[in-house]
Amino acid sequence: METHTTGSAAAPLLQVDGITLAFGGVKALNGVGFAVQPGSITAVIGPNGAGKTSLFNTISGFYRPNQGRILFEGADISQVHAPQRAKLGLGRSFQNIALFRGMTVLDNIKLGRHAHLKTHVLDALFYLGRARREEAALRAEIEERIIDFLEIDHIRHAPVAALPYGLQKRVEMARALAMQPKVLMLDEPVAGMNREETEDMARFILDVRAEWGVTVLMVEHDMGMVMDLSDHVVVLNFGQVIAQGTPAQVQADPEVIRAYLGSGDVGDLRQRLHAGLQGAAAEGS
Ligand SMILES: Nc1ncnc2c1ncn2[C@@H]1O[C@H](COP(=O)(O)OP(=O)(O)OP(=O)(O)O)[C@@H](O)[C@H]1O
Repeated sequence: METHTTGSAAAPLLQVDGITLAFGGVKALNGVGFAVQPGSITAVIGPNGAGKTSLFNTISGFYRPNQGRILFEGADISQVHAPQRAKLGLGRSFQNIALFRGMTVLDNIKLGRHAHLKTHVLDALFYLGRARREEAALRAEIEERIIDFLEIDHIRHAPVAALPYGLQKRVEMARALAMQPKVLMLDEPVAGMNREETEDMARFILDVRAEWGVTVLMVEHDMGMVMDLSDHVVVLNFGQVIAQGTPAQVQADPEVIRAYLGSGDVGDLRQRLHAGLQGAAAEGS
């Protein structure tokens, strides 16, 4: 798969700056910092319990950090609530699929748009007639583009609960895209998928960036996919960034190898890591 490089001179679209998050005495995140460049695919990896989900929840605004800031398009959004962050352009999927299982695929996608609906009373009063029809038409057009793009036309009227897991994950991505995010945050997009489903999802992630110009930030355990797709990889262990850089840089980093495989001879560990990074992730957890 082709790797896309981004200019290092561009201002970051998203910046995580010195984030510390504690649950009681446990520091889930400890001084975490990294930047997401516009147009990049950035992956956060790390053994189980490293802090990846806590980090995603902090960026989305579900958790308030004890220290540090989140900057989006240069503005400090640390005090902005989760729904407003979604409106600003931080769209996300969840590790455990968070769809309305009894509803159809299309209805789930339509709900993704609710972050953009006008809910203020005054807005609603003036939000009549032509403007309303135009927005409804525009929304329908976007939904159709997403359905077409993710190849889910044939299941648009199917209840989500009736779909195989891989397709449910695709519907979740569709719903996140319906929010027209600038950064699409994917929490373990290929977890539980078979090889074919994983390859499909990898292709969609690349196409989302290429065709929709969406920046991608993902948490993922599948190392093969992370290394194939990502421009920038951030490695967490025990709540701290232990390495970051290109896939080649982090794969060669002794700290990363130790985090995944435990202590031992780095040369030997590196060989094992290259032989089966994905198995190593499970082993290291
Ligand atoms: N709500 C919570 N309350 C208390 N401790 C928590 C909470 N959420 C996470 N933790 C702790 O914070 C640390 C980081 O957990 P987190 O779920 O962020 O890791 P992770 O890298 O996402 O793990 P996994 O790969 O298993 O999803 C762990 O020690 C975990 O036990």
